[in-house]
Amino acid sequence: MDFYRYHGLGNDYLVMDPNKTQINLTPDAIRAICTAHFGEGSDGILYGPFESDGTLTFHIYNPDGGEAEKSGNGVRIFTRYLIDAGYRKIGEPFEIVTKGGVVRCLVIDKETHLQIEMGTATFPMAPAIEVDGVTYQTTCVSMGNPHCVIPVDDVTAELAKQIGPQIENHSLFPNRTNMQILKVLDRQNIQIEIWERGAGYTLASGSSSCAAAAAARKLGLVDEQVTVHMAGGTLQIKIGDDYGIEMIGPVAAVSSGNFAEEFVRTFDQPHAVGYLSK
Ligand SMILES: N[C@@H](CCC[C@H](N)C(=O)O)C(=O)O
Repeated sequence: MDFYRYHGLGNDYLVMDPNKTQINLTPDAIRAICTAHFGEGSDGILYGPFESDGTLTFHIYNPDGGEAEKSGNGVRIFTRYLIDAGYRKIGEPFEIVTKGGVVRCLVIDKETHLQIEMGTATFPMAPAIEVDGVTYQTTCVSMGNPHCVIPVDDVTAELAKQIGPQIENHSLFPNRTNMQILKVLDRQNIQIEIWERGAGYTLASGSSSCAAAAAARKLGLVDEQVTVHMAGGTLQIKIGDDYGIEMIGPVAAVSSGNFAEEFVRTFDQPHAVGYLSK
């Protein structure tokens, strides 16, 4: 098979395994594949596994053709693929090296309970940022990939879509950023809407959940265990005293398939079919 489709709470990825497909994943090819209507459509591509000297790694590609350092749903989905494809076993912990650091994975139930130690959250800055005449107080968080968390009174998809592109591309973030608008519901529950770097509005994001929970903890607004409510569903996040973050959530398998030869031929003609990031 050329691809295996999974989603984590509506954040959907295609897993492509270099041991099973020979497609050259150029940025144009990634944009073509991820573009809805013209291609398969997805929130990104997970390309791997690559294993040497006991190190297991994979690539996380955004729909705009760029590569992300880390992804929470991406790690859970890739972990599920490793189980499904027989590379790893349920109940046996293992490590994956991402460009954003090492993550530790344990599958208790491959559909409902994938447990990931996501690394330590750090807080590089907390600038006030003006968008459309409104000044937002932010807490920036690195989970290995960059996040900008913004507490607001009303968490809506409309607001995320309105300010997300401007925050993503703000001059404070030369490498661009993911953005979350955040409402603390109580000390164990937060609600977020997400604008992802290189992907746009998504229904859920694992690293965004970790970043938002870490920011809320840093602000003294939540306890150690937090349920993150998103448009696509909920994730359980544990924030240690040292801001080491653990995430527990589900993964659903959807389909697998092969790309048509005529579609693969269009990867060299990016202007032929309007490959735009959504
Ligand atoms: N959906 C992911 C995040 C994917 C990477 C992100 N767009 C980035 O560029 O950092 C998640 O679940 O964490």
